[in-house]
Amino acid sequence: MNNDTANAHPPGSAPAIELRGASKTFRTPSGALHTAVRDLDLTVGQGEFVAVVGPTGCGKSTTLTLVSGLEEPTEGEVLVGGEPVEGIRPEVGFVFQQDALFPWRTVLSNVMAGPRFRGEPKARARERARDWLARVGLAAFEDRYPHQLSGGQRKRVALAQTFVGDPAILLMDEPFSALDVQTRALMSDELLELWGGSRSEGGKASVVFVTHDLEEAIALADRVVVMTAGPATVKQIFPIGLPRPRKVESVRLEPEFVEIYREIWSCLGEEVRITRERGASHVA
Ligand SMILES: Nc1ncnc2c1ncn2[C@@H]1O[C@H](COP(=O)(O)OP(=O)(O)OP(=O)(O)O)[C@@H](O)[C@H]1O
Repeated sequence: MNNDTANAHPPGSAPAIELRGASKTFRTPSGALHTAVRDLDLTVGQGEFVAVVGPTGCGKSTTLTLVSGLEEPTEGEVLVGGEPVEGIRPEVGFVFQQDALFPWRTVLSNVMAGPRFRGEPKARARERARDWLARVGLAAFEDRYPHQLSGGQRKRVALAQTFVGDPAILLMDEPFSALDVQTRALMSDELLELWGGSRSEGGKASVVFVTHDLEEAIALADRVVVMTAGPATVKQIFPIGLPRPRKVESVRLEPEFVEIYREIWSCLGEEVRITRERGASHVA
């Protein structure tokens, strides 16, 4: 692709994220080449919530690292807001399976750390951190240390820590997979609520959410992207027409949910089978 296509959008109207023919090949410790992502095309609109599912090891996390700027594509282009990604950008927030809380800092200090690092005055950073802690229901926990929190509470701190940075783009890699089923459902609902009012000037962050849980993907997303067995490329994209606001526990009982689940599962199941036959040790 050339630069003419990259600049095809009028100012301010570019999609939040575009991957165009993106491939990523790693050199493994033995010196062999391993292609994790191949010829991947994906566009995420402004304020859109996209969930990505695919067999284990197919290249979902690698796709996120390309968007984050942590890795460069070997071929193709990755654009954020219409501009090629060159390194980590301040408007991109991350939430991973493992949270990144500083164990020696209190909850409040953890949430303030990002804004302080970006040069925000202490009083303002504290005020905004407190606001986000209140939104995640942890106002009474600001003096606690991370080891004094439950898994769900730690995850809430991680969400506050991310949203306080006012991310235009939110990359989430199996953020709730270590939680029990009930906490997970609760966190999904909270995420949808936070996402709804996530930007300081109004509007919503654009989200790419990687998960092994198809129910979670459908309950959360505007579109579910099914990846092929590795190397990852987009196999099929399913729009999710379920009305918002959604509550994950009730939305999954809707007939429309069950129908789309079946459809996506059969698409995904084929890729999982291919991965299994190749000898993967566990599957999505
Ligand atoms: N830095 C690296 N060097 C070499 N190979 C890598 C590197 N990072 C990832 N890979 C390989 O690329 C492939 C895709 O990995 P990736 O983590 O993107 O998959 P995934 O779909 O997120 O997996 P899972 O669902 O199990 O989390 C895997 O085979 C992995 O071993």
